[in-house]
Amino acid sequence: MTTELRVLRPAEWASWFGALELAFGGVPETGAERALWRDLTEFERSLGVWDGEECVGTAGAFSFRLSVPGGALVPTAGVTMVSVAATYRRRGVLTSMMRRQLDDVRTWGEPLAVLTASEPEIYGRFGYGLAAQQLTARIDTSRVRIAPPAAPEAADGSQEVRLRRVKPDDPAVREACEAVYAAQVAGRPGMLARRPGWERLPVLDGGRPKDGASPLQCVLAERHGEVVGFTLFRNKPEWDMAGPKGTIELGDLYARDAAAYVSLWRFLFSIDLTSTVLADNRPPDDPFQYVVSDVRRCALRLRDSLYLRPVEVGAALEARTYRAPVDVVLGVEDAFCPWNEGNWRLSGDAKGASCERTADRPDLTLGVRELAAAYLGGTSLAALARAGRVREVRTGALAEASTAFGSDVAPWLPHGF
Ligand SMILES: CC(=O)SCCNC(=O)CCNC(=O)[C@H](O)C(C)(C)COP(=O)(O)OP(=O)(O)OC[C@H]1O[C@@H](n2cnc3c(N)ncnc32)[C@H](O)[C@@H]1OP(=O)(O)O
Repeated sequence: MTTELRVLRPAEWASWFGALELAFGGVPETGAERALWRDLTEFERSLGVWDGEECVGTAGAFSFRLSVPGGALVPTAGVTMVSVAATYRRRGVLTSMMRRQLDDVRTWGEPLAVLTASEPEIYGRFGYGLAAQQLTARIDTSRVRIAPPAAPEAADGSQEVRLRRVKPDDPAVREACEAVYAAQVAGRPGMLARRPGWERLPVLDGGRPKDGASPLQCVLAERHGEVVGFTLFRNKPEWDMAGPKGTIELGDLYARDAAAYVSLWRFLFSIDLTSTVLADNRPPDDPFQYVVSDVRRCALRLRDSLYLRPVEVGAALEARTYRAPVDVVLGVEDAFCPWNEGNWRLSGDAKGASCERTADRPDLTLGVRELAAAYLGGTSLAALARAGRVREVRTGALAEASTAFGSDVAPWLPHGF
């Protein structure tokens, strides 16, 4: 096979993106979607594999900043648009792109890479571990009520929240919604600080058929004229012999405080002629679970979401803080990025951390995938040890590290990329 792997040139984008669409089944994106993805493509960070004129492999790496425990926003490669032509599969094209990409990410000085996987089995071999899950819910709103024990108060003591329907793509609305989103980022590991342009993603309509659902609708929660929350959703009307049974398909819902948050959920539950709220990507610890009258009829389910890879173990572990004081030597195995292999002394607490190479014996040994899984606090090292994936060498080290790596707020990635 005579193929060439090279950095994407702007003139090649249409063939490159076309190859990606074909690898994902051949349904072309709409014009608006294509335009957005072209605008967002970072050419110098994208790779193509070419056989003559034919593009047979694609991979990109957005320059994100990822929120980690403690609130730091860490430069992170957002691995995306990975594909190999169906006629070139299982010949190592993906492996060659992952090799080049991780070497590049290291050169760019970004300690982390993240992705969402079309299939969970693909990326473990390259050192990616499951770092965050997403909660899905199908809520029977004909039976379930929002029933907070008491009306929550806002920080200023007032309770009044006014809901206002607005046009989702109005620039002033987008700006206000982005500000609400941005205020959440540091407080939840796994969220991405969006670069300019990404605010178009949640409202991208694209002209694609909605399977009977309405165009995107937006409702703001305001207090004293200030936007304190918003929701984006579609309404899919449906009727049968018994009457109306429409579905609210929830896109986004963010709020700055509990009063606004509860008001928005209450609104979604109360829309006439609907009896279901469908939410396919909520944080695993989304508080709506704690204000519903019947959690069983919410049909909650977890699924894999964000995969993470520590590209530079030392820098990655220093970038976050730790819930409790920790001083352990981690023996890290990393066959794909051997510069991470070896023993690292991690000393840290809630204020900060240092992580340096050491000649000391390890207290815990683990693969880089396990470190990845624990990194954002979404998977406990103790649970991984019970699965045989982390080994304790010094008694007590596992409990110490497992407590320290935990996060009070579940990591969550709000949207794909
Ligand atoms: C972040 C994202 O963009 S996720 C999107 C990923 N892309 C897709 O799913 C689009 C459709 N699929 C494809 O384009 C391709 O099948 C890819 C990209 C998943 C794999 O590309 P290939 O060039 O065939 O992979 P490559 O030959 O390098 O395989 C490397 C190893 O991964 C394994 N592998 C590759 N794809 C898969 C898969 N889908 N499931 C399980 N194992 C896989 C191979 O068997 C091989 O294993 P080995 O090292 O034990 O021999």
